[in-house]
Amino acid sequence: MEGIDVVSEALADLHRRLLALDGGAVADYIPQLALADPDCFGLALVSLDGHRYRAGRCDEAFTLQSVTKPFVLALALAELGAEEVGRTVGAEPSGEAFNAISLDPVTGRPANPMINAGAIAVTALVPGGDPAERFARILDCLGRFAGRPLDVDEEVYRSEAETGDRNRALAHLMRGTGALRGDPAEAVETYFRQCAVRATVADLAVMAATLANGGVNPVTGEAVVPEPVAVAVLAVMATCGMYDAAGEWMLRVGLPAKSGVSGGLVAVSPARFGVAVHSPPLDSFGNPVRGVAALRELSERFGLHLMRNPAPGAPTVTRADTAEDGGTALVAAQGALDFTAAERVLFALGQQAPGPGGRVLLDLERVTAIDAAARAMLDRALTLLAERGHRVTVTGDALLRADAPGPLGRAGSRAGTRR
Ligand SMILES: NC(=O)CC[C@H](N)C(=O)O
Repeated sequence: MEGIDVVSEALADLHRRLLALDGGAVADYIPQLALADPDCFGLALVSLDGHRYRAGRCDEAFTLQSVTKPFVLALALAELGAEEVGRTVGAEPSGEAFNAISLDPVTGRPANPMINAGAIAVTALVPGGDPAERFARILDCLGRFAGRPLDVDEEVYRSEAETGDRNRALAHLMRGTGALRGDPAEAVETYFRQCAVRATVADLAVMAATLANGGVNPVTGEAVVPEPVAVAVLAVMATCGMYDAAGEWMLRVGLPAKSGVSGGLVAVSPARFGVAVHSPPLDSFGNPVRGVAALRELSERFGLHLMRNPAPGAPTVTRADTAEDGGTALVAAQGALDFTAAERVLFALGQQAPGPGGRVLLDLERVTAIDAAARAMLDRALTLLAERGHRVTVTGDALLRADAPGPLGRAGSRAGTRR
């Protein structure tokens, strides 16, 4: 049925109105970027089901620049772990511009991986026998986030390589403080190539959606990075992604995001979708004017701020009672169990009063998913009940059994009884 796509309609409306927005300036410190069309403007959104929505110019490739930073951070975290990466770069908003010399006076580490200094250090961490191999890894990883192979805009790369003295200086400084491994010149060349990787707004929305989806690309189904890595990257984006405008951004938009000097912007609504905008004119912080305006409106219109309460789901506990003779307590639950839902189930169980040695029936037939926290909580409660002499029966725990070591995870009949 056509004509009911209100998401695309909202994007089209934003596109139409914000195209008229002037202000900002196209970056020209990398000469090749100055050639960008200031009126090029596209918006795309990809849901965790892989549904795609778009408005404006979404198929024109542009160089991702700093928008690559969170994705290369993800690669480094996946390859080396948080501790190793944390020895090289901090996770504090610098409150300074993207190209600032933000090195900790004591440790010599750059403030965070979203500013140039931190990103150069992270790029240098990516394993590889030589620069070509290291870059091939980066390009491959960016392509897996996008769901298709990406390439490099050689002209933009050369243009930055010819003029990138400030970044070279940063790399040498970091070599001096010990934050940068290996050859500074090589680190910066790899970083310039990374910045010159090109993709479309449509690609970028898939990349953002992959972070929203715990590291699994919702279009290709590939697990690009482990879930804890995606969570860590989003946390760094939330605090540092918009440079010295990060606080205002969190206040007004409330989503993890990353901008770049070519006018790209990604924002992530965790567990919901990824969104990308491209529009070259930048504000004084180096963030794209139309992209910032679009995300402010989208966040407000669709209620996306991270700090908002989520919409209440269906009730978790569908039945809770104790038989009249006091012999058996029954609690039935439904839906996906996380901490909140498990707390409801356990609270309901706690309200029941089966006599000493009485039976406890926990009906999970209609539970659709359970996360590690909820599983551990239920396991612990069931162990305590068994220790107190109750006969506990869990039904519908097949889903829970898969990889769970505790009582809920015990192999056996579908209804496991324990005393
Ligand atoms: N903010 C950015 O996008 C900066 C990236 C750019 N390649 C630079 O290092 O200057």
